[in-house]
Parts: sequence; structure tokens; C-alpha cells
Amino acid sequence: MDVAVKLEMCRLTTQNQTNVPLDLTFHDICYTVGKGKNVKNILHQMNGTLKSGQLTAILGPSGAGKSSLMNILAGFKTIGVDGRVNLNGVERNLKIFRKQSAYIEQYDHLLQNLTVGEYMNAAAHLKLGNGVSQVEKKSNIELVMKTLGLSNNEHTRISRLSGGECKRLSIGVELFDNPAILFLDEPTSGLDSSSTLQCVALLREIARSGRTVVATIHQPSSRLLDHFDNLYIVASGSCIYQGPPGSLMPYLKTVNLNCPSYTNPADFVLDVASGEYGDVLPQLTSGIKNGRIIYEDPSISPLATPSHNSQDGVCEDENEDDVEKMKNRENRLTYATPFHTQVSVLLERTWRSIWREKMLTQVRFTTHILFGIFFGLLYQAVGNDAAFILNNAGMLYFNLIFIVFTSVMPTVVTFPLERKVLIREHLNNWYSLKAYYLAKLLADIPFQIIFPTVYLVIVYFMTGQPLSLQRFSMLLCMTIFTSLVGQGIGLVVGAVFDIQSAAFMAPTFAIPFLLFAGFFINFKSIPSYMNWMTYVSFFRYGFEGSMLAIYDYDRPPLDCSEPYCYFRFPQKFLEKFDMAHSSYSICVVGMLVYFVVMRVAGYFLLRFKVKNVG
Ligand SMILES: Nc1ncnc2c1ncn2[C@@H]1O[C@H](COP(=O)(O)OP(=O)(O)OP(=O)(O)O)[C@@H](O)[C@H]1O
Repeated sequence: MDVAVKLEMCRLTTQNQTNVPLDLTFHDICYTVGKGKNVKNILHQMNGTLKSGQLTAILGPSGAGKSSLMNILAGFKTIGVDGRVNLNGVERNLKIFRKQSAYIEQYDHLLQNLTVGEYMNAAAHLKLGNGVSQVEKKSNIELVMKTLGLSNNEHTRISRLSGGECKRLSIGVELFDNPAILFLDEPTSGLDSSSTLQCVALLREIARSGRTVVATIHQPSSRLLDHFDNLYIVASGSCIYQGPPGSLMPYLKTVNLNCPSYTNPADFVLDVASGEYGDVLPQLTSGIKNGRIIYEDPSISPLATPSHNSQDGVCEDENEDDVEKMKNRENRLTYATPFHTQVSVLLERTWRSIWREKMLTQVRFTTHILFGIFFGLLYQAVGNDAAFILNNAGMLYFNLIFIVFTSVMPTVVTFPLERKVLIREHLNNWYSLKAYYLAKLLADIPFQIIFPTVYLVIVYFMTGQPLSLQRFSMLLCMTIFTSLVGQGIGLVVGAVFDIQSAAFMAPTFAIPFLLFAGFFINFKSIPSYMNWMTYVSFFRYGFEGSMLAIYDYDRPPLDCSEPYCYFRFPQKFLEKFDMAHSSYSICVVGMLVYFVVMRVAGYFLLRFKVKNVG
């Protein structure tokens, strides 16, 4: 990284100096999963120190417990965890800690349809707050892009970025509010050696600006190892080494382990941690007191970049200030931007994302037109002919099925992916869950209205339904409600399940409702103990409302293209379906209740999911 960029980095960190440097220490961290006989102890009373101003690598063989430890330290995992985490010697308050830290996961969960500039813009608005002027925000964005080497990608869609660029973007968007601690889970996985070096050099620069930067790393080269200030090595859920890279080999020598010539020290220590050099792990763990001490070989000069909070006085004069700043932060438990700003930024961002999503817009729009024409041709001009009145009722019923499935499925296949972005951003304190959910609902509503309307206009006129604005509006109202309820089902299912399960669950969830709509079976012939199910079927309200819209309200007798038509009188036809005395208003209320219940249920399920992410 050149000097100019280093200077820019410093500028960025001092501009948004809301977070004081934080040293994180953890004590006796245990992590247990499972219950009863299946209890598994993953981490065993681990201790450690992560200093500000330093870049720490957590190393260990696969399954050693690196990610578990990182998730616990980042506050993303809380269930089954025991032990203490302190910040500058004071016990951590998780709610405040979320504002002081950022967690960058291994997989970059980003909104693929946005450009780098748009994503940065939204992040800057949400993280910097309304107190920072537009000009300042713009200059911050330019600064972060320049620092991360993303300036040339400002107008590139995220889906087209390389792995390294995605990783840099994931890091960059977390830098706006200058988090005191950055956690990164395998930031170099999937990167080539040059991108890996660039990424680690960037993290080192970030650490140099006073932040505590911690990253889990898989199999670093010996050259990469030297970029870290501190190593924390995990084996079978315990710490076997903590200290600078230069002291690692001398420490291993204390238990008679000598790295063979021409062997990468990282590979050697991973082999040791995997047990390939005998049963030395208990000795190594007790030698380092399971992370309670930091090993420094006396023959090696002390670290060039001691902690900003270290006892040796580098920044000791900042301590009173620090305490004051920490207090101020503790008092400021809200997000950087007020609720309405969060909603408006998220609404704009979600709109752009939906608009560019082919599946959600173009394909869906085209499908509505094509199926409208298809249904129109299939049921051509049956609307006013009593000879085909059952076909017309079938058409009204299949309308609802089409609308439900075309609103459920796009939500079901996109929401579980979006949920991952939401969890990362929400837990990194960008916005509240309520703001996200409201923006998501508002952004989707125009599509849930426009698509069914376009579809219904085509079908209504091609199938020869009565030319009455009142009847058309009533049928449209039922169609739109059905679409909105369908989207609600998508949200409920998508909030809980992953894509594969959700794609199966959503239609399965809808089928019982289809049965009790009154089309396949008359209400009177449903066994009394199952009758209540007709009242919880939103299809019943949708279908009954559609039938009333077309056949009730004193509709005159229909034409008859055959010598005799049994159902010439619409009222008689409604009687056949047990709907002669039904009320359209009750159908509207039924749909309204469903609309609200599904959305509220979706919110609480999402909240539950986010809370139990660990
Ligand atoms: N919820 C869970 N249920 C059962 N076992 C679990 C659970 N979470 C983690 N483990 C186990 O705990 C151990 C440590 O997992 P962790 O993901 O922390 O390892 P890791 O060091 O990050 O591995 P890798 O480098 O392969 O990602 C593994 O053996 C894993 O199977």
C-alpha cells in the first residue's frame, strides 16, 4: 500500500473517530452444543488477548474451533457459550459491542444487483447518519473506494466483481463508522496469492490506524504469516500458542519440536495442531496457560506496533477521553440514522434491486401477460354464457391459484438469500429489523398490485365478463389481496427455511387452503368437525369474493347458447356453491386479516431467526 493511501486511511479513521481503541480479552470461554447424551464440548476454557493496533490471525486445523471462537468473540454466537469477554478490562455489553465492532463473514453476502457505488452509498448513509453532510459522505465513499482499490468498479454490478473485489467491498462498507474491532472469518479463502497478500496488507493498515483486527486464516504461506502482528493458534478447542509470528518456532522448541528445513512454519504448526507430531498438545496448551499468557521469545525484539491501550504508555494519555467516549456510546443505544432515514435508504436500495432482478420483474411481468392471454383463449367469452357457467367458476378459481403461486415463489426463492444480507447488516448495526421489514414490504407492494392488474385486465375482457366497473373493481380487489397474501406466505416460509426447503414448503403450505375454498367441495358437505377450516382458508374468502363480484348484486339472467341452461339465474348458481347469502365485505375483512397476520408472523419469525443466528 503506498504512502498516499496510508495517509487517506488515517484521514478516514480520524474523520469518524467515534470509537475508541479497544483491547479485547476473553476468559474461560467454553462452547457446548447438543443436549443430553449428544453434548459436545467444542471450546475448552479458552483465554486470549486481542490488542488494538494489531492484526491477529486465528490459525488451526479444520474443525479446531476457529470459526466457533470467532463467532463467540464477535457476539454472533451466544447460545451454549460460557465465560467472559472484556473490553479494555470492562465486561462487554453485547448491545453496545455491536456498534463498536463489525463482523465480515467468510461468504460475502451482498446485494448482487446493486453497483459498488450504490452499495457504498447506502452503507455510508446508514452508518454515518444524518449529522454528516452529503459532501462529507461522498468524500468518505471516494476515500474508501480509493483505499480499497475499488474506484474503477464504482459502476460495476456486485454480481460481476471478482472474489477479491467482493471481499474488499465487504470490508470497505464496514469501515464508514470506523468500528474499533473488525472480525473477519477466512477473508482470504478463494483468493489467489497476490490478492491474499493485498487483502492482508490492507487489514494490517486498518489495524495500524488503531483498530483491533482479527481474522481466521487457512494455511497461510510463510510470507503471509509475517504480515500478522499476533498469532492465536487453536487445536481441538484449546489455545496452543499466542504471540508474535517470530516467537512461534522458539515456543515449539520448548517442547522439542523443530520445524524441518524448507518447511513453511504455518504448515508445520498446523501439523502439530493436528496431532501429527505426537501428543504434545496438552503441553503446549499448559505452556501458554490456554491463552492466558502471550509468549514472546526474549531474543526477538518486542512488537513494533504495541496496543493503543497498552500499559507501556503509547496512548495512555487518551485513557480519560476513552472512558468518556465509551460512556457517550453507552448512552447512544440507537442506530446512526433515525428510523425514517433507514426506511427510505433501504426502500430505494430494495427498489433498485427488485427492478434489476430479472426473475422478479421481467420474467414475472411477461408470465402474467402470457398466462392472461392463455387463460383468455382457453375460457374465451364464457363469462356471460350460462351453458359454460361452471367453466367460468373454474376460471375464477384458477385465477387465484395462478396469482398465489406467482407471488409466493419469487419471494420464497429470493428472501432466504436476502435474509443473509439482512442478518450481516443488522448485526453489524446498520439498521433495525423493523426498518428493513417495512422497506421490504413497501418495495414489494407496487409489484403485487401492478402484475395482478395487468393479468386481470387481459383475462376479464377476453373471457367476456360483465362490463361493469363495479364488478371489475371488486374482482380486482380480491385478486390483489390474494397476491398480497401469497407474498405474505412467501415471507413467512422464506423467513424460516433455506431456499430448498422453502421451495417445497410454500406450495405444501398453500394446498390445504385450496381444498377448503368451496370449489372442489361444497361447504355443506364438509364434515362439521372440519368446517372451521373453511374459515381459516384465505382461498375461501378470495374465491367467494370473486364469485360474488361476478354473480351477485342483482346480475340479470345470463345468455344461453344451448336449448336449456340450468344456471341461467346467477343467484341459483351462487346457491349451488352455498354462497347466495355470503357477504363480500366479510371476504374483504377475511383477506385483510390474512394480509396483516401473515406480515406480522413474517416479522416475528424473522426476528426469531435473527436472534437465534448463533
Ligand atoms: N452446532 C454444532 N453441532 C455439532 N457440532 C458442531 C456445531 N458447531 C460446530 N461443531 C463442531 O465443532 C468443531 C469446530 O467447528 P468450527 O467450525 O469452529 O471449526 P473451524 O476450526 O472453523 O473449522 P474449518 O476451518 O473447517 O471451518 C467441528 O468439529 C464442528 O463439527
